[in-house]
Amino acid sequence: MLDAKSKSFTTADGRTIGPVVMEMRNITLRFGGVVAIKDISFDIREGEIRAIIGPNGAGKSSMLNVISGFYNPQEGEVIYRGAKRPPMRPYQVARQGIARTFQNIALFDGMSVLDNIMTGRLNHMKASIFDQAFWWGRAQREEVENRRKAEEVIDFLQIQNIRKTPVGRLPYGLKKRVELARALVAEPSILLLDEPMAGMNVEEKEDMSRFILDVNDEFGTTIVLIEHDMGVVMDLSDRVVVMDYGRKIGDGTPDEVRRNQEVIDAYLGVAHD
Ligand SMILES: Nc1ncnc2c1ncn2[C@@H]1O[C@H](COP(=O)(O)OP(=O)(O)OP(=O)(O)O)[C@@H](O)[C@H]1O
Repeated sequence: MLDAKSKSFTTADGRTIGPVVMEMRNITLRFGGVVAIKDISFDIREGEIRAIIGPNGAGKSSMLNVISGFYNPQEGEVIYRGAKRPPMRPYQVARQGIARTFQNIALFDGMSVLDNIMTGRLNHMKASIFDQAFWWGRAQREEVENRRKAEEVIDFLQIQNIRKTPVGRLPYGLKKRVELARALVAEPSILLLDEPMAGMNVEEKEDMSRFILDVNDEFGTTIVLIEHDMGVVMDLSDRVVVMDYGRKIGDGTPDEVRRNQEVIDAYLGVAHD
């Protein structure tokens, strides 16, 4: 399935996957004596749904945190749109069009759904504090545009009826959807999802799967996700990276990964939560 880096190709189910947009080259990340990621390389293509799977402690979240700029690896390079990315702070990475959700929901419980979603527009706000204080020109136009985008995402994710509700009062599945909305209003080109279905019941998982596919389809957003539910991963993803003890032990289409003996031994064949 792998093609030349700059080429697009069509998958068996008729989806078009674009050129490589991000490359992780020989990434090593250590926390003191713990090697969370050992010399891992893989790429992410424009418009694909790319999963990172592996048992607990394999290094998946660490890898997502390298992509989002939360951790800068001791070794290796992140190549983004053809250029080596220098060490960056997460907000700088966010400005490059990379948004994320978190394993443990990170929303403001006391604030309404709408206000939480609006915080995702911070990267789009350019008006000065002075402009904002007096509601002048630029600030006014920005506010209108930010509201328009927030309402569009609210409609898209079908959460109109809870837009005024404080997030703290929502059931878990809906909170996860609000978190997705907050990431989406940033209009990311790459969306990082850290266990988007964790703690959800079957129905909530089905809803979330559908929304992830719709986001990818409707906005062309490239999606990188970590997920423990193998059924979900295999159904959703175009390609899967498999990690174990910080190493990469598999990389390919869901079918290729399913047939990989090392993956079967390390992950698929053992019980996990
Ligand atoms: N901030 C940190 N400080 C020290 N060690 C860390 C830190 N973050 C992760 N680690 C260690 O790095 C290794 C990989 O952890 P990581 O959370 O990336 O794995 P994971 O595959 O996401 O696990 P899980 O599925 O349980 O979330 C583990 O041994 C973990 O204890």
